[in-house]
Amino acid sequence: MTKPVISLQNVVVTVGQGTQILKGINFDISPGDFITVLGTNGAGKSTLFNAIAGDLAVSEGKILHNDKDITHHSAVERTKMIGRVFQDPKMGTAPRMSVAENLLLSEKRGQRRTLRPRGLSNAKLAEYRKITATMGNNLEDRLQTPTGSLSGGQRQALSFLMATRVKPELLLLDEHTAALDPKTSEQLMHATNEQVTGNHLTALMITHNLSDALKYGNRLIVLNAGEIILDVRDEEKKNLSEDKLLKYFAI
Ligand SMILES: Nc1ncnc2c1ncn2[C@@H]1O[C@H](COP(=O)(O)OP(=O)(O)OP(=O)(O)O)[C@@H](O)[C@H]1O
Repeated sequence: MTKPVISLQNVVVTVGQGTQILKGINFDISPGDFITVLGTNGAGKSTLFNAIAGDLAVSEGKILHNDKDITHHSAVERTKMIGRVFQDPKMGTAPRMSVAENLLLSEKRGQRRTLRPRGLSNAKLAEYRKITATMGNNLEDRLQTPTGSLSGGQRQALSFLMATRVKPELLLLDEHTAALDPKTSEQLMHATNEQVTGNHLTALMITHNLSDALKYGNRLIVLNAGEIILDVRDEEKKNLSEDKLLKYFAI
């Protein structure tokens, strides 16, 4: 069996007066896994991402990265290996900087971020035109536009490109299409799938869209009240249906 990229061993996250919001999670993420993450509101999905990313301290258990214990590594240390896209289009990009400047900045993930405008050579701009064109929403025509004046869909597409510009060892997609209209959401989902599968990325994607959760990825998990209550992959995942999945929401 391939070694996991990330391994959660009995991970407990406690808040306030001892309320457990993750209750002893055991979860191995294998290289190349594209895992869709489902669960009711408050089930602990974002908390799981926060624990992996180091944004929330783990009260019990361990998190290993390639067998190395990173439980107490800071979020900043973990940015070297983790790319993350949030639901809010405003979260991932610097609004006053242009699309091209944001992309240039994203190439320095995990390093000190100083931006030299000279870094934006014609060759770089041509490269950015090419990669933005893969998102299918005319982002390639807005390279010099301040990010703050892009549409939500263009801004999310840019956040996605920034999170994957330096290949992350783990990509965390936290409902990254949820704030978009149905057509734009579908377009970004399609582009996401192309990039994740085409570049063999290892990714976790939180979604409330059952159809997307079934359609995309090789593995699916359901969280309920801080526990993983379903974890299926490959054939078993293909045999699931929305009806079967809904039963896990009635628990
Ligand atoms: N820092 C915190 N302090 C206190 N409670 C928290 C904290 N973070 C999360 N919680 C609580 O933990 C529970 C799980 O929250 P979480 O955001 O992980 O759920 P979720 O599954 O992502 O939900 P949603 O689908 O609504 O985004 C919720 O009851 C939430 O209020």
